[in-house]
Amino acid sequence: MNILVINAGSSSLKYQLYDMKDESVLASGRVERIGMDSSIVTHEPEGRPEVRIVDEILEHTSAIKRVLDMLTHPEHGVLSSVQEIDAVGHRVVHGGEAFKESAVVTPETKLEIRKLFDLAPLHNPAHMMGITAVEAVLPGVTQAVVFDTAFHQTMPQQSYLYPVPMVLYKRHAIRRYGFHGTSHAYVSERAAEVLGRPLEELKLVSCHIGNGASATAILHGKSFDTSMGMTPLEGLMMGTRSGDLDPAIVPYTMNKEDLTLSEVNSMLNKHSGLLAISGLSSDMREITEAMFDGDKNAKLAFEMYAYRVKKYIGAYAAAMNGIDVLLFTAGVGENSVVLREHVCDGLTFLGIKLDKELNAQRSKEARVISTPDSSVAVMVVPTNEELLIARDTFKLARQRGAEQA
Ligand SMILES: Nc1ncnc2c1ncn2[C@@H]1O[C@H](COP(=O)(O)OP(=O)(O)O)[C@@H](O)[C@H]1O
Ligand SMILES: CC(=O)OP(=O)(O)O
Ligand SMILES: [Mg+2]
Repeated sequence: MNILVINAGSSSLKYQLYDMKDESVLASGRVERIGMDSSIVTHEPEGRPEVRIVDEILEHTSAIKRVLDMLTHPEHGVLSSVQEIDAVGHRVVHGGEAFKESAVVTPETKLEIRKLFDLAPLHNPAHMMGITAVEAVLPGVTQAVVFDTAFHQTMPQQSYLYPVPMVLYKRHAIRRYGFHGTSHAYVSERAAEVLGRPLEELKLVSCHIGNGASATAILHGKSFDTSMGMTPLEGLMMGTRSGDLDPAIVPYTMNKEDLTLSEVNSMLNKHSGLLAISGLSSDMREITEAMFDGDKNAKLAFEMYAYRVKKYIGAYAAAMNGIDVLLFTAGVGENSVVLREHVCDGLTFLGIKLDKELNAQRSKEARVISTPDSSVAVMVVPTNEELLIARDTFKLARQRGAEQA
């Protein structure tokens, strides 16, 4: 069975095509700058050179059409026809309380995802565009949705409730949901595998640090607490998102700067974080380069970012009465040697001792980067949200096939 996995963002769409016989990737790629003057399609058929095309792609349906053209292209393709795609799996960031696990796309599923647009404004509308684009281009194909929030549905009430009037939870489901769950689930399982220890016996702190960033306390294999909240804005400092701040800043700023609700929302989601403090970029690579070139604001942005990760590690170690494994994953977590060094510096009181040489080694494999006498295993575990999405989609498509047979 061939499964196409799609992670649709507002201006980009990433894809991976899996052959579930052996979970091999047949092709992967991305369409970037959708709706802008020159969109870029990058397509990589496994084992063959990458193909890059610059073209005008105005919306998601055209982007999906482009992906299917690439997958069936006489020269760069890996399929002889789109009929060979058996099911499509989508990443959906917000599943609210409606979705505790992955689901097949139906009119009801779509309605629920739509209801959550306000709660994940950078993500859910884009995912829905991906789903409807696939419906238009591959009518009748089984589609599944895999939610970032699902893994965190095990959190106890003390973790997920906010200390505000209960009526807000009852009426509007205002609570912590948490995100990047597919990633936190994947990397915690991989870490236990690599360590050769049962996940159920471990206390892990997983730091998914990419464009969005979140830390999760994983106790006995289940999410116990996580830094993102009702929306993906809370918690760690991010590329363009503020993370934690005093909620009083919101009405105060609206008043002083004469901002509307949507303006203050946009300020916190799109114009804060690394970008705001550095005044330079939301991209950690550029921040790090500028810092090494002596840029003071970039240095401050970097230090604030690392410091906030460190604080969450301490908080979650306290929450679980200990920590056995500290995990780094996603774009920054997997690649930034200097960020990991900064975060781990000064955590010896928790038993965290980083091996600087192991930390500096470049590898795509899950690995331990702490010293042999560190009581906490510090690890880098490359995430693979797409593989988990493919597995869930495969399971749901098979169930659906069996029901229809
Ligand atoms: N070598 C590196 N050093 C520092 N940061 C890096 C490196 N490689 C990638 N990144 C950062 O990773 C972030 C993107 O992470 P990623 O997990 O790919 O994000 P997303 O999936 O949310 O788009 C960017 O800030 C990018 O600068
Ligand atoms: C939930 C979230 O922040 O996702 P991303 O890191 O892909 O922006
Ligand atoms: Mg991501």
